[in-house]
Amino acid sequence: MEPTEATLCHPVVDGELLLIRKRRGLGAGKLVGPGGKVEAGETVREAARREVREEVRVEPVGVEKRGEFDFHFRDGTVDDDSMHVHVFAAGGIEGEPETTEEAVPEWHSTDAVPYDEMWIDDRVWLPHLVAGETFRGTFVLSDDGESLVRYEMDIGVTVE
Ligand SMILES: Nc1nc2c([nH]c(=O)n2[C@H]2C[C@H](O)[C@@H](COP(=O)(O)OP(=O)(O)OP(=O)(O)O)O2)c(=O)[nH]1
Repeated sequence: MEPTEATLCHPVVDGELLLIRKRRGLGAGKLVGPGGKVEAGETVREAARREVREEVRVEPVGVEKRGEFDFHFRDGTVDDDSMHVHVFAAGGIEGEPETTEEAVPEWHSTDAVPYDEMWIDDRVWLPHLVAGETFRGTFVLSDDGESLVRYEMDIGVTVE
C-alpha cells in the first residue's frame, strides 16, 4: 500500500512561526503547521497553499519547498497511517489568521517553539526548517505516537 501524500506549510514571519492547534484529524489537539492530505488533481504545492487558506484563512506568500519525510507508526512498514509529507516554508502571509472549524492559529517565537505540544519528531526536523535548511528523513513512531522509535535524516538535500 502506498503512503498517503500530505503537506505541511510553515509561515515564518519576523522571527515568529505561525502554528495551528489542530481541532480534528490526525494529530488533533497538537500544535502543528498548517497542512493536510493532497487531493486528486492538485500538485503538492497547491495542496500546501490550499490547506493554509482552509485552516487559518490567510494566503501564504514566498512558499518554498524545504523537505520531505516519511512518517510511520509501529514497525516502519507502510501501513494505513503512513504519510509521505512534503514540507514547505512561507516567508509571509496575506491577511490575518482566523480560527476555523479545523484549527486555532497561534504565533510562537522561533526561539521558543513549544515542542512538547507537537509531534515528537518535529523537534528533530523543524529547527532545520527555521534555520533555512532542507532535509529528507524517515520517522518511526510508537503505536500511541508518543515516542520516537527510530529516525534517519539528511540535511542540505536537493528538493524539487
Ligand atoms: N508536524 C507533523 N505533522 C505531521 C506528522 N505526520 C503527519 O502526517 N503530519 C501531518 C501531515 C498532514 O498535515 C497531517 C495529516 O493530514 P490530516 O489528517 O490533517 O489531513 P486533512 O486535513 O486533509 O484531513 P481530513 O480533513 O481530510 O481528514 O498531519 C508529523 O510527524 N509531524
